[in-house]
Amino acid sequence: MSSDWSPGEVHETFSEWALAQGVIANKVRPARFPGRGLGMIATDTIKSGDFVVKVPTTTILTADKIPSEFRSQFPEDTRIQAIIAAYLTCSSEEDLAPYSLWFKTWPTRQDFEDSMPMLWPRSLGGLTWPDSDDAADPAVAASQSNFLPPCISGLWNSIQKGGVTRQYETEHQDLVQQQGLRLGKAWNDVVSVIPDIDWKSFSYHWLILNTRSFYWVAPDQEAPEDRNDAMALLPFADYFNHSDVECDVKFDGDGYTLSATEDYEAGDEVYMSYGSHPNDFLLAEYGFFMDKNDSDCIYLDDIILCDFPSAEKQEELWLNQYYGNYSVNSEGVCYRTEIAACLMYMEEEDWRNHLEGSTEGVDEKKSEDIIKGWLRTYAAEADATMSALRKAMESGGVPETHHGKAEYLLRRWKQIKSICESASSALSL
Ligand SMILES: C[S@@+](CC[C@H](N)C(=O)[O-])C[C@H]1O[C@@H](n2cnc3c(N)ncnc32)[C@H](O)[C@@H]1O
Repeated sequence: MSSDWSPGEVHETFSEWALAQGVIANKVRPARFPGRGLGMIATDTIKSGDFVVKVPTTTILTADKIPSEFRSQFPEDTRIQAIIAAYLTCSSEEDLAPYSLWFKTWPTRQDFEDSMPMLWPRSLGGLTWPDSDDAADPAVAASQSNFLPPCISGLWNSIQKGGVTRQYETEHQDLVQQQGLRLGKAWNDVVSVIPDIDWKSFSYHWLILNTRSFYWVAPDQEAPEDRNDAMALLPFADYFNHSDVECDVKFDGDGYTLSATEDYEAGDEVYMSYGSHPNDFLLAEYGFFMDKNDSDCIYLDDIILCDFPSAEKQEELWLNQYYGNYSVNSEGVCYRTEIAACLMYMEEEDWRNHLEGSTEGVDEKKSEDIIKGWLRTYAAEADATMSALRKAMESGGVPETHHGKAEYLLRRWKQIKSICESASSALSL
C-alpha cells in the first residue's frame, strides 16, 4: 500500500479493536482517498458476491443499546436519530468508553461545516441555527441570490416560482428545508428534556447518524413506519464510501454481511451504495457529489407548474396522477414530463384518451419544443446563478474562507447545465 493511503495510527488502532470485537474484514482495510476522506481499499482480488465485511450485532450501536431510562424521557414522537444523538452528546465518558476508539475515527464537526450545505453560511444558502453568526449580517440580507441548486434550496434566481395548485410529495426536492425541519424538531425535542444540551455537539452527532447509519430492524421488532427510525451505527463498516454500484447489505439477528457487487483488484477502492441518489441529494445529505452518477437527475416541477396554462389543466394532471416529480437526466426527460408537455396544448379529452393509448391530438414537434423550452429555462438558471456566484466571490459577498464551497457549487451548476443540454439533444434524436 502506498504510504499516502495509510489511514494513520488512530484508524489502525481502531481496526485492531474492531477485529478483536468480532468484526471480520475479508480482503479490505481502511485507507485514505483524496477528496473522500477514509474509505475501504481491496488488499487482494475480490469477486462480485464475495463478502467483504461482517459486523456482529454485539458491536453495533442502536437505540436498543441505550438505557431505557434515558430513552423514555423524550416526547413520544421524538425520532430515534435525535435520541441516539442526544445519548452520544450527553452520556458520561464512562458510558461511552466501549466506543471511544471508534469515535476517534469519525469526521470532525469542521468537516461537516465544510461539506454539508445545511451548515454553510447563509450567504451560500445555509440555514440559520442556534450558533449562526451571520443571521443579522447586512451583506447576507442584501443578497438577492440563492446559490444552492433548486433541488436543494427549493429556490430560483431567474424564474418566479408559483402557480402550484396542489400539495404533493416531492422526490429529492427542497432538500435543505426538509433537513432543517428534521434537525429543528430533533433539537426542540431534546432541549425540552435536556435544556443545557450543547448545540454543536448534538448537531454533530445528528449528522454522524445522517451520514453513517445503516438500516436496522431488530429480529423481534416490526419495521417502523418511517425508515429513518430504523438506524444503526456499524463500527468499521462505516468506512465504505458511496458509488453507484449495486447494494448488497444483509442483516439478521447475528449481524450484518456486506458483500461486493463488482470485481475489484488489489489497490482498488471498494464501494457500497447508499441508494440510487441524484447528486443534489448526495450533496445535501452526505456533503459530496460525484463526477459520474448514473442516478443523477434534476427536477422541472417549478418550471412546468408555473408555465401551465390554467388551473383546470393542472387539476387534470392531479386527477390523473401526473402532478409533479418531473425528472430529467442526461439521456432525456421522464415519461411524466412528456405527458405534462402534451397537456400544455392538447384538449383535455384527447389528453385523457392519450393516457389510454390514443395518439389523437398528439403533436410530437410541439411537445419537443415545449420540453426544450423548459430545459432552456433551467439552463438559463444555471447561467444566471453561476454568474451571480462568481460576482459574489469577487465582491466579497461570499467571503474568501468559503470560496472552496462556492467552487464546489459552480462545479455542480456546470453539471446541471450539461444535463439540460444533453437531455435537449436527446429529444432531437
Ligand atoms: C459512511 S461515511 C464513509 C467514510 C468517510 N469517507 C470517512 O472519511 O469517514 C460517509 C461520508 O463519506 C464521504 N463520502 C462517501 N462517498 C463519497 C464519495 N464517493 N466521494 C466523496 N466523498 C464520499 C462523505 O463525506 C459522506 O458523508
